[in-house]
Amino acid sequence: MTAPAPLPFLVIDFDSTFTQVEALDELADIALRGRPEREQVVAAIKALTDAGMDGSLSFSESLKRRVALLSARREHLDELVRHLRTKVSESIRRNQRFFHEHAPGRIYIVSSGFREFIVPVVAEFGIPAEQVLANTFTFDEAGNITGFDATNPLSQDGGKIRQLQQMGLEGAEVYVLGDGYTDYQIREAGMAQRFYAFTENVSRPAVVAHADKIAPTFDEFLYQNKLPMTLSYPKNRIKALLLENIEPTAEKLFREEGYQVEIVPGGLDEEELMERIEGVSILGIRSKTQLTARVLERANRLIAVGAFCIGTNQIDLLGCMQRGIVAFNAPFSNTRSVVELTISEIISLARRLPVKSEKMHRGEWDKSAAGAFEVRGKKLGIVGYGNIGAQLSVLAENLGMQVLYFDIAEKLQLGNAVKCRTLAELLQQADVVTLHVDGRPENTNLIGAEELAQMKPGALLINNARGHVVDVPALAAALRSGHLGGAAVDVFPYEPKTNAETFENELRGLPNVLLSPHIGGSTAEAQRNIAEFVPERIMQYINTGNTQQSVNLPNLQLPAQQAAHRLIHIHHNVPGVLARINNVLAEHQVNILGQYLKTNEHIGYVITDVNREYDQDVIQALRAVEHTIKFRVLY
Ligand SMILES: NC(=O)C1=CN([C@@H]2O[C@H](COP(=O)(O)OP(=O)(O)OC[C@H]3O[C@@H](n4cnc5c(N)ncnc54)[C@H](O)[C@@H]3O)[C@@H](O)[C@H]2O)C=CC1
Ligand SMILES: O=C(O)C(=O)COP(=O)(O)O
Repeated sequence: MTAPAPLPFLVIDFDSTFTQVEALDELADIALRGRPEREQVVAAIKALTDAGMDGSLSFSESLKRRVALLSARREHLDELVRHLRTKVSESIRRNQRFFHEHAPGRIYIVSSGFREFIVPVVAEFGIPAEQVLANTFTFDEAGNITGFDATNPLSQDGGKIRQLQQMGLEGAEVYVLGDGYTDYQIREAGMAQRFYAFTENVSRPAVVAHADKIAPTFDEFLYQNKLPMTLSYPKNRIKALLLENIEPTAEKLFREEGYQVEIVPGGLDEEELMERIEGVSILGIRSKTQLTARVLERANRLIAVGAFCIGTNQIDLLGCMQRGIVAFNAPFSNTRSVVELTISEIISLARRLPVKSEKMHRGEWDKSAAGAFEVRGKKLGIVGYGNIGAQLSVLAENLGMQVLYFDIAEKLQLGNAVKCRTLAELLQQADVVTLHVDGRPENTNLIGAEELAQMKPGALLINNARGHVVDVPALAAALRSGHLGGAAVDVFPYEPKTNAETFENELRGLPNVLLSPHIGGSTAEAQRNIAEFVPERIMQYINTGNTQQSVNLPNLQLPAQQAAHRLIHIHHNVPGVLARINNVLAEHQVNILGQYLKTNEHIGYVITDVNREYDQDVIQALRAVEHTIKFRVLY
């Protein structure tokens, strides 16, 4: 590799910066285990820590009072070290290699904590003991911690400044990274050129306000300074925009990953989305939001789209593909919910429940069997025998129905279900017709006046698929004329954008018609599954390049990345691109450890794992390969 930008001297704080926690709080927790006063003392220590950190109590006073409260012994320190090793800040742990390579002579820990626990924790990151400047405990003969070495400058107010003066780094470039006021004071005293407020674990407003720069993660620090890092891009720079009330687990998972998340409760129309999409790396939508070519033109940072539902007809999948934007959906997460809703509708319509219930609400007692029938032995016609259609087939047979199905693709016939060769064949026989096709444009008005006329008199129609699949005025006419006995409709060609908008549709007010506000997949179970499934796919794609289950990029399942840099390349599928990529690699003497390629008719997706030692020019050369759509490196 070409030499990285020279690293300034780096002074890092320990508590709440190098590790996620305040070590003295944790030590108190360990030392007081099983003692009734534990909670109270730990809380008092935490309050003193905060007061010392935000500057409201002098530091030496805070330290003195904390150590006095501790009641800790020498043997507690071993347990503390074991615990702190599991609490190293995520982004610091992630960049362990950077520390090993650059720590000697360059990276210092300057802390008002104690060498007894700091030295062993940072040693695992290649930071030598002599580069740890911190306090030391005093012990009595029985091994009790009695206090600290009061002659150490770090135990006193302004101690970090004095410590820096003693280090003799004058004239050198020094950067300080920390979460506390005392870290900022080093910069204020002119002992460092820059102070980075490290906010991964705690963000103290008084400290952030004084910072030259903010580092939400250590990756961000490295990125800003063009230093080698584990990720190709700091996660805190990845912004996710989640629309349409996606279940909160998704937000939680993305935040835990370190992304920024913005939430919009309802849907957005095209113009609104065009305004919001700039700078967004991950877009999360459900069935309503249209991700059109016009929106994509504005999507300057979009990496991934998550359809937090099954259908993906609302997304310009080809447009995404041609821009190298991956799309994922949750193909199985709400299947069962739609099936259960459909079963309930079949029985409800067969018993004319919508009519009966409405009358009862008006005070009318209409006890009669007219028009009501059992579903047992009746013919259910399933149009679209995919995941939902097939599962419905099994449950309906269990109810004693005879299942017929029609699908344009060849499908495994389940149980005693009978395949129809044409749609007409199904429509002519079924007592109940239920639609479970996908929302591809060709399915517009799949059921129109002509198809409705083919249905048996008194038959029922259910549409839980997509609104445009049924010609609504034709359906309304067939219901008004009495040709159909009833209908259940969950999806509509136009659906209100939010719950505040009124629902307008010709089907309103018609007898024996069940209308529901697109809730086929709206159950606690389904939404929770979706909110876990889709972020997982997106994060895997970002972190490893895995496109398994993507609905638009060639599906590539990858072995775990091992001791290699991974080059991820999306290109137009024209002859010769792979050869050109490999020529570039050969010209730069890059050693290929593994290469994986998959193409479709539009694009090629190639992943190359290479030896870590290579010339940085190769990256520029790969970006410049003709027909490249997107290129990124995972370190
Ligand atoms: N109401 C709601 O809340 C929900 C609605 N849906 C809708 O249900 C649809 C189906 O879901 P899955 O079964 O999971 O999808 P799937 O992709 O497994 O099944 C769709 C099936 O329809 C078939 N098909 C497409 N066009 C056809 C046509 N013209 N005639 C006959 N068969 C045709 C396909 O070959 C495929 O087998 C989704 O695409 C979505 O639009 C899905 C979940 C919830
Ligand atoms: O899963 C689907 O395709 C659905 O239609 C459900 O959509 P929703 O998430 O409720 O907007």
